[in-house]
Amino acid sequence: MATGQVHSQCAGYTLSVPNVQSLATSLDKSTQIPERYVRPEANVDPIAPTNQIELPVIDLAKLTDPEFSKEEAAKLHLTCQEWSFFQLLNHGVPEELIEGLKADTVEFFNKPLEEKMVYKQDNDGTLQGYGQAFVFDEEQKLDWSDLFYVMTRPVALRNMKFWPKSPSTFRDNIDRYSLELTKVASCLWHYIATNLGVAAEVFAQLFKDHPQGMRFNYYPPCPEADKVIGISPHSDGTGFSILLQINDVQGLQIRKDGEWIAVSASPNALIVNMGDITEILSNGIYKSKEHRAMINTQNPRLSLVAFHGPDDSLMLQPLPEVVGDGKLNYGSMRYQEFMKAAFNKKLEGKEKSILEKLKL
Ligand SMILES: O=C(O)CCC(=O)C(=O)O
Ligand SMILES: [Fe+2]
Repeated sequence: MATGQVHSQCAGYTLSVPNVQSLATSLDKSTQIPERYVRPEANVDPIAPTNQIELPVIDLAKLTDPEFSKEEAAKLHLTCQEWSFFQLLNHGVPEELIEGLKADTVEFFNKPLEEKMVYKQDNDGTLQGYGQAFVFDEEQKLDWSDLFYVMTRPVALRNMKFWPKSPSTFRDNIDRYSLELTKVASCLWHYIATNLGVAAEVFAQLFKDHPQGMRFNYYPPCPEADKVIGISPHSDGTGFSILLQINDVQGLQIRKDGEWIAVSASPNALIVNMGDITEILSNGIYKSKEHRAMINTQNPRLSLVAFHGPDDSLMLQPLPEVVGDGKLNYGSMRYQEFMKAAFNKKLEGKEKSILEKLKL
């Protein structure tokens, strides 16, 4: 299923379920975890040591340096084709800002439950606030995580009632980070467009105003970590997503050539992954890879994912410049409809993801 909604109109509703951080705290080593969190598939394919890898590196400073740009852009193209995930180094986001945001995020999740619940999701259809995502029916298996989601751009769409007042620097750091990521995103779109043989202005126009939402994920440790899943397998319904590992505990896995691989990145790297929208626009040259987050027995893991999407009104379809005289691999659909369908998938009991359905 696709996640990663960035716009107010892409309604998604979720049933309220227990807070996982509190649940984890209440468990001791001898108590069994509730049945709804037990996922038989979690440990079907244990990750072999050979399937633990450091993600390929793209260096943004090289990408923008005339001396190295061509070579690094070629590497970006190959990495997007083969991996769809990479770690971005020398991204230009100030270290002091990243450290501040990390500290604020940890402090926020460490607050007592009542304080976090001031910002709880209120099912206004935007999925903003503190809670758990994408629970559509009482039988559904649950992820071992809590989240906090806010829309950050365009600025006019922010709903400040969901923005925590404490820690005192949190709002400002989210705002600054949001702006910094628009610079990173503009730069990446430029090279992605060029690599696909599309004028940079086309992508700049598709992603203008940088619709952006931020999802803070909190994965508590679990005494039976091999029975639970932090975030179920999904692809992101975005142009691309930019992930920051808040506390350097690894847990991200991606499915490559049918096999799950545990991936890691260096501490202040940004992990970028291509989303469903880029897969469609690129006519499948860049795939939106399935990924999931796993849990360990010892440490909480925290991550922050910034979803970068297009405007709601965009008609999603492969770009003519990419398709040329070749075969069209995807049908067309308005982005807003695409996201609605992605969110309603479980409700309607559809088997295939909406991205699969669009494939011709
Ligand atoms: O926390 C992670 O490593 C993955 C999070 C993710 O995939 C998401 O929030 O869409
Ligand atoms: Fe994701």
